[in-house]
Amino acid sequence: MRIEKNFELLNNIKNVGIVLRPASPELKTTYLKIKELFENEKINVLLEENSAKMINDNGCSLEELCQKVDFLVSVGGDGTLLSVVRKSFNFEKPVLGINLGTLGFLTDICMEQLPKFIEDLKKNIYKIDNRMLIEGSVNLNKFVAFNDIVISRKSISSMIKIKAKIDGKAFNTYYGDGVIISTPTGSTAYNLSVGGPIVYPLTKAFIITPVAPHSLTQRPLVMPADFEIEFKIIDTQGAVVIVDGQDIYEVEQNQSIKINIANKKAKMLHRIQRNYFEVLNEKLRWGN
Ligand SMILES: NC(=O)c1ccc[n+]([C@@H]2O[C@H](COP(=O)([O-])OP(=O)(O)OC[C@H]3O[C@@H](n4cnc5c(N)ncnc54)[C@H](O)[C@@H]3O)[C@@H](O)[C@H]2O)c1
Ligand SMILES: Nc1ncnc2c1ncn2[C@@H]1O[C@H](COP(=O)(O)OP(=O)(O)OP(=O)(O)O)[C@@H](O)[C@H]1O
Repeated sequence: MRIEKNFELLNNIKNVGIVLRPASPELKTTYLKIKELFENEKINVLLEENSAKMINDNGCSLEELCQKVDFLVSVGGDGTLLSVVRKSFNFEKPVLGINLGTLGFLTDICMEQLPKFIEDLKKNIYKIDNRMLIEGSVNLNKFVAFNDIVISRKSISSMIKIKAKIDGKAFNTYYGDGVIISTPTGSTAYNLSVGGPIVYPLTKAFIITPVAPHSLTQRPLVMPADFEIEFKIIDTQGAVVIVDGQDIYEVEQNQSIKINIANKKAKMLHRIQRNYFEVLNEKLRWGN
């Protein structure tokens, strides 16, 4: 039997940082409940400044939060968790997702499970996953993605042509709506919707999946993550690059997007019982 390596533990947890889904002032009651549950266990709670403003409370910047806390808690759905990971990965603080979103595929627990989670946390019963991140650059812009980097046509009325190289060698020309370069974590997001493979989140690989290719031969590709991949826009209209569905960059004709594995990892804090295939089954009806 394969035993998942999980020897990473947080020492003497004293402070936790909370980030709430934006534009959701109704989360105030939930926040106060979370605060009470942690404080009952002598864990101090700090709130991120935008979340604090939203519910008329006191907060500190996410950077300050990351410096002071032992781990972060994202309260919302996948979008909120993606945003928290993307802003905090440099500090290597684990992130726990409490689901108050619609799908919450990346989140780990719901509010009802929080008391038991905290009880287990105090007994060192939890696990921390180190998930790969990808970094990309276009012109002077550098960005990091937890889910995916999507290179997409600018106008819905025309297709886009993109030449791809792996470690400096040409390997494909994509002609269609665009290309998704996904992490294993992102394999269940946009990549899944366009027929890409599901890749176990602790795998180190890129998934390169064409979006609506006008070809009978274009297929999703899984590549070891130590390659550097490069995409050059052939189209006169240029393209857009979308990072985790949250940041967008314009790319002109003949410009390139370079992508490689990031040095840092995203640390995800999970219940010890969390099983990826159960999540797939529960949230995406895998196997039904
Ligand atoms: N047609 C599509 O499926 C499509 C189109 C654009 C973007 N997206 C995805 O949306 C992501 C951003 O998510 P969001 O929640 O901020 O935007 P969003 O609110 O538009 O959500 C897209 C959906 O994808 C789910 N999702 C996000 N990441 C996931 C993951 N790793 N595994 C399984 N499901 C996941 C979300 O819960 C939501 O249901 C992007 O990274 C991209 O992958 C999907
Ligand atoms: N910090 C943020 N900055 C900008 N947009 C954000 C941020 N956090 C969340 N969003 C966006 O707000 C929207 C709703 O947030 P979220 O995804 O957390 O909830 P949801 O859509 O109900 O849940 P799910 O994505 O799990 O279905 C999403 O489109 C997400 O991308």
